[in-house]
Parts: sequence; structure tokens; C-alpha cells
Amino acid sequence: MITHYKQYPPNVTKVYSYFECRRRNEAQFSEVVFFGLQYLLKKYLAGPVVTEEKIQEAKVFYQLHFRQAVFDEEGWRKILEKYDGRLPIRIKAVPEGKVIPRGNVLFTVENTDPDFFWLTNYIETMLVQMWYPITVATISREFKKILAKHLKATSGSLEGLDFKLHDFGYRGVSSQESAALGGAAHLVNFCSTDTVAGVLMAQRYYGCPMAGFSIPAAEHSTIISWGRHREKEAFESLLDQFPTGCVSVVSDSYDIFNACKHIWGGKLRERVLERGDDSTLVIRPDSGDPAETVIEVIRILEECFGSSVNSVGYKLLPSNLRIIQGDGIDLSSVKEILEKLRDEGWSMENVLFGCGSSLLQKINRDTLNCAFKCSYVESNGKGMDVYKQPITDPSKRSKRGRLSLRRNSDGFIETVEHGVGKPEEDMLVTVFENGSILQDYLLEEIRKNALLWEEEDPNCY
Ligand SMILES: O=C1OCCC/C1=C\Nc1ccccc1
Repeated sequence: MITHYKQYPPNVTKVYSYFECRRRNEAQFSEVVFFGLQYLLKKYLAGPVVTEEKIQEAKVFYQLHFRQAVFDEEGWRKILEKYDGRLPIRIKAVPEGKVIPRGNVLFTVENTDPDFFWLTNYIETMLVQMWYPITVATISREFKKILAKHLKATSGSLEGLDFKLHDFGYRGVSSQESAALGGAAHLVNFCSTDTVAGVLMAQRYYGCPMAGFSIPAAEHSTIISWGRHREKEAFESLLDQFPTGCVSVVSDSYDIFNACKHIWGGKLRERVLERGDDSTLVIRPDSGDPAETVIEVIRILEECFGSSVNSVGYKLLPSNLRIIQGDGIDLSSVKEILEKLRDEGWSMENVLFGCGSSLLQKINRDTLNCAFKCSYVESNGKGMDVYKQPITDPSKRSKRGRLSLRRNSDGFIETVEHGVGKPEEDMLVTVFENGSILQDYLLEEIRKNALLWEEEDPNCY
């Protein structure tokens, strides 16, 4: 991007590019949740970002890095002089939280001053990092589709759906910033997280005072520190320390089945039952085959605590006893567990899930085929639609001309190319222009945009 200003044709006055999640043949991830641009704009692009100091620093750096003078010092100084360091760029984007079918334009970028045609793709690198929050928000919503289907089928309602997938991923991501962005992306769809950085991101960049909730939870150290033969004492202490409200206890340190049968369902059975309805004990297995372990645990708990049948005929453990499975959870294992539970007559009200790296880290830019391409240039006052169409991979072909996004007469969202879209139909909104952010989306409205079709309103305020 540093040397690109020297590579464009003479007299170029505008470079216009767009971001999309290219459509693929697979059925999975057929639609994406747009999220995260607002953070990036606020943090990195808004205001007088170009300064003399930065220009000097870059000049020295790139002289060393390229071992020749290629850094466009004059170009950057002109931004400083003409725009007081604000970027002469326009970005038009889908409103955050909107769910858009793959293969559609999600945002466009263009220079607003002909002198700075080179700036559009200069910021590409940073803008394409949007692949991450978009992919996390999309995966989190795919989880929500699966959970909603089973919750509705086995309980007759979507009550509590927003708390069914807890973000366990803080430790598994590559950085604090990833934790913040990914954690916030999950909170578009759910209200349940241990990734505090994401809650802070929602606070600071999306106007939400408390976007996600958690409960006191044990970890292995707080159990095994009591010693191999005092697991019962460790569990009892947790019940003493958290007599009301929910508490989650990881119970697989030695033998999850023994813990459920002889401690929770044995020595501490009365202690568990005497807890109020609002003081749920959440038992956490953390090893073994997820589906087999959950089923065996719930069978043991039924043996010890009994079960009732809900209004749609599925079995329920006592209301203050639940199971959270946070180990080995991904989109396929969660489906397997839920099908096994349903087949054995269990309501999904009995279980919660935690998800770590398969929510926040086991993804990359190719998961949704995120790409940023130039589709239109102007030079000598004439516009030209441009594109790539590699003979070696037709799926990499790019869109042509100036783009807009609309809902067609059949109600389907589609991209209009060649600049023939009607402005009044365009779903893309100018969110950034010449250094100013023109929209400020709140998490509350973003959550509404991302609701599943079955939901009416986000339940967790
Ligand atoms: O068990 C739980 O119940 C619900 C609250 C969170 C929780 C566990 N959290 C967690 C976080 C990071 C890695 C592992 C677990």
C-alpha cells in the first residue's frame, strides 16, 4: 500500500472499493452479521489522524524498510495541510447488526478529493480486519439458530435463549483487542459472557452500560486445592459462599459421575434441594465426549433428584439444578448434544453451553471469504467499471462499478452494480466522511437488527 500511489494509471482521480463476504457453494453461513466497523472508525480513522510527527516517523521507517525513498511524504503532508489531518474518505456501510446474504456489498470506500485517490486502498489492510467481528457475530448467530430451534421444540418458548451460550473464549484469543472485538460480536446475539473486554467494548463504543452477564463459577484450582479427598468439602464450601443466586461448579476434577451421584446427589443432596428456585446450582462437566457425558450426567441427576414434565412433554430437572457444557462445544457438537437430549425426552431448559476458541479464534478471513476489491475508478474525468475475474478461480471474480444494496421486489437483498442503483433504495449508509463519523449505532438497535426471525425482542436488558 505504501508504493501503490506510484502504480495507478496517470490522472487517476478516484479509486472506489468495496468489502464483501464472497458467496460460496456451501450452504453453511449463507448470511452474515455485519458488526465492528464503528469501533474501527472511532478508534483509528476518525478525527485529525495525520500529524507531522507520524509523517516523519513513517518517512524514516519506510526509508529503512524499503531501502529507498518510496514513502509519499508529499501526499500525506497535503492531507495535513488541506484537511488538518482528517482523511478525505467516504465510507458507506450496511447498518451494524444487519443480516446480509453472502456475496453482497457490505461497505464501500472512496476518496472524496481527487488528489487522494491512493488513500482508498491505503486503508484496506485495516478495513479488511473487519472479517473478525463479522465472522464471530455470524458464528454466534448460527449457534443461536440451533439453540432456538431446540429450545422452542422442547420447551415451547424461547425464554432464556439469550443466556444459553456463554462466551468462554477470553483466554483462547490472540490479544486483548481480539477479545474485545470478538467478545462484543458475541454480545450482538447473546447476553452471557466471561469475556469482560467485550462488555467494555460494548460500553465504550456501542453505548451499552452492561451488555453481558455472568455468575460465580468454580474452576479446577478452587476445587483441587482442597485435595483429592475433600471434593465434597470444596463443593459444600461453594454452596456456603454463594447461598443465593446461581453458582456453577466444575465437577469433573476426578470423576464427574461419582461427583453427581455421591456428592451432589448424595452427601449434598439436601443442601442442593434446600436452595431457592432462584439459586440454581449449575454443574459443569469439562471432559469426555460432550454428548455422552451430558446424557450420563443428566440421567444420574434424574436418578437422584427426579424430574418433571414440561408443557410440551419434555423432562425437566428440578428448577434449581442445571448443567453447563463448555468443553468441546462447536456448531456440530452442540447440535449432537441437543439431538441426543431431545431423543431422550429432555428439555433444553436443563442445559447451558459455554464456547471458547471455536467462537472467537478457530476462524480466519477465509471462513466467510472476506475480500476488499476496487470496482470503479475515475481518470481524466471519466468513470470506468473495473473488476478481476481470474481464469484460475471464477469464485474470486469481483463486482463491477459503483455499488448499492437493496431489497428487491421479491423481498430479497441484492447488490446493484454498475452504478445503476437508485439512491433512495440504497441500504448502505454514509458512516464516515472526511474524518467525521456520521452514524452512532447503539448495541440495543444492533441486537434488534440481528434478531432471529423467530424472536420478537432481545430479552436481556
Ligand atoms: O461455568 C460457568 O458458568 C457460567 C458462568 C461462566 C462459567 C465458566 N466460565 C469459564 C470461563 C472461561 C473458561 C472456562 C469457564
